[in-house]
Amino acid sequence: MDFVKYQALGNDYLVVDPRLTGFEPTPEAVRLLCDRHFGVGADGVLLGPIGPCDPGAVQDPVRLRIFNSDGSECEKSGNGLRMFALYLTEHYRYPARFALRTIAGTAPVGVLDPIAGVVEVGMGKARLTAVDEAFTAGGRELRVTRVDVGNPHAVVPLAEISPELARELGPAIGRHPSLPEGSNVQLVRVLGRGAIEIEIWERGAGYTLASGSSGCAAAAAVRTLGLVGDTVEVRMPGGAIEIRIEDDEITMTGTARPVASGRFAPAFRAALDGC
Ligand SMILES: N[C@H](CCC[C@H](N)C(=O)O)C(=O)O
Repeated sequence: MDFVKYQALGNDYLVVDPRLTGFEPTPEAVRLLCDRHFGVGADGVLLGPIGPCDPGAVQDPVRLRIFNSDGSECEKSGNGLRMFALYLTEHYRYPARFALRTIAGTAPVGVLDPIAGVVEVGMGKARLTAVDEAFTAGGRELRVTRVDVGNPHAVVPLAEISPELARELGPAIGRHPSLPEGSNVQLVRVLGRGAIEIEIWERGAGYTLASGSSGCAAAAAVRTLGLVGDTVEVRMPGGAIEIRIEDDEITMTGTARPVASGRFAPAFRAALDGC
């Protein structure tokens, strides 16, 4: 087995396990793997477990690396953490509670229902780097709240949101020269004190149907703006996650599902190795 494909509310990742597949994650190889026409197809790659992985030592976080479909490496992915948690319970017999480690740090995970794929992740604290700041992008005057939840996000509350607007404003904000690291972008419509709807443009992957870290960032931003309470249902085109914020600590709960596992054809494997 060379890869397992998972999806979390329509945000899809390939788990590539270094213990099974000697895959070198060059940007070109990740791009080819994620290409929906010339490769397997995904929004990103979860490479792991890297290093120690022992279900008898759950106090040791299991390390993984996360790549976007454009080949860039990112610090964190909320959906990716849920998918990788399921991978460890399904393929390494991990128990319900353990911890994962990415560039952004350690995240406790809880597989609440392995059959339905319900996973809870401690996403840490949101760091607000700009609150309700005037921002001009795509020829529009916007109000943007920037949030770091381990990776960077720019949250834009609007009265009306749509996939088209996310595809238009996403790159204009996310690749703005004032944000040299780039940013994930969320357009947010507040539905009430306990629910928001978001459209997402991901740094390194473009428009996606769902994003866990985006949901956390959007909920934290509108909570700081006083528009929602501590528990928020975040509705995305691919489905909803629940965000709870207690003492500034964010907990995300949502589903993820395995889709398929497979082998690379020898010629495709050779192309990956040649990247
Ligand atoms: N799909 C991911 C977001 C990946 C973040 C990535 N696009 C970045 O460059 O930070 C999630 O569920 O959180």
